[in-house]
Amino acid sequence: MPLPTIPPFPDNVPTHPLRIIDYQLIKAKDEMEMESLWEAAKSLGFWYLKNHGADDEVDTMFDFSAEVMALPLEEKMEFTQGDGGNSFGYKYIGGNTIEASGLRDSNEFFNISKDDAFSYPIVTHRTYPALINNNMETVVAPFIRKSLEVTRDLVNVLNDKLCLPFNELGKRHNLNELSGNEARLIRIPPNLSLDRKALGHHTDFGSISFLHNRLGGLQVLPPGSDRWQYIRPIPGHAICNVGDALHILSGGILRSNIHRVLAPPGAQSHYERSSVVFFLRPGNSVILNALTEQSPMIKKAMYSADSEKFMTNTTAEVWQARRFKYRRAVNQKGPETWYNGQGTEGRDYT
Ligand SMILES: O=C(O)CCC(=O)C(=O)O
Ligand SMILES: [Fe+2]
Repeated sequence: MPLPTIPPFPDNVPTHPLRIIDYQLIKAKDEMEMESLWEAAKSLGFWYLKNHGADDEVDTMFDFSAEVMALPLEEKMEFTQGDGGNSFGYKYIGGNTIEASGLRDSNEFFNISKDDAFSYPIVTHRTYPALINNNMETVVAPFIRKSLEVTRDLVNVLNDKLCLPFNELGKRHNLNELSGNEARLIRIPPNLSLDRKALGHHTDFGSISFLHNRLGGLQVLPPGSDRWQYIRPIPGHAICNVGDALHILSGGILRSNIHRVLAPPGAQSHYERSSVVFFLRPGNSVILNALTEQSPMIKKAMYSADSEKFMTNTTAEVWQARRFKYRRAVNQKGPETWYNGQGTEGRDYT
């Protein structure tokens, strides 16, 4: 389907530049490119990824997302995530809180588990609407397969840069183990007020996020700054970022940076905003502790770190369930519920 003509991202809003990493060079083990990825992952924890080879799968997912979101609300509501900390399924608008005050989000999303996509028609975690089932093998699984290839290659580079033994991070992302790996389709309705936080500030739960944006709205709060800055969408460039799991496993060397999504800026605000993401997350049983015994570099980083923060003694599964559960609006009893759902942000923001 041809892309709708959308107004350009405005030039008069604060943006944050990102390094551009060329995936083909990463695959070719180009030293300079691997070094650039390493720098990006340590400094802001966000970078653009070009030549990722997933354009066709991503375009198909955008078309598919429009169809999924157009399903009647009653049908989507039959497949909600529930309130117990499960990630897979539908989140309705206002389903989550975005601040300690209890303010609600303004986006809807559908999370589709990699395990369910790959085992289809066998149900591993949960069921989905017929429209998703009918596209599981032709649309969802191919996108997830490509995304896994890309994100796992990035993880392997970071593994070596962290002086970890061969495949130490790779084995924590074993595809034969059940995990929180998922594709997410997000929709933000048009004409939200421009300062409206559609998706509240957060760090991602897992290892690497592989995000595809067409409209603006994503913002990062750069380290040491109190000024939110937009990430400008660039056609064909994915936005990748490090999540909590890699931040913890690396003893804080890799950065899981806080980000949020506002209504698209400028004339783009009149358009519905869709995004497509794949979240690479560790296997469910992986303990989120810094890998101090496996890497002298991580051990050294821990001397100066608040080491308790990097020894959670919690599995990836429990970490993720906690974060989801305490963001659910129906579970909010007060500001403490919000704080119980915090990740590795370190400080609070509004
Ligand atoms: O839609 C976006 O641009 C970002 C979404 C995001 O941060 C998330 O789903 O974790
Ligand atoms: Fe995110």
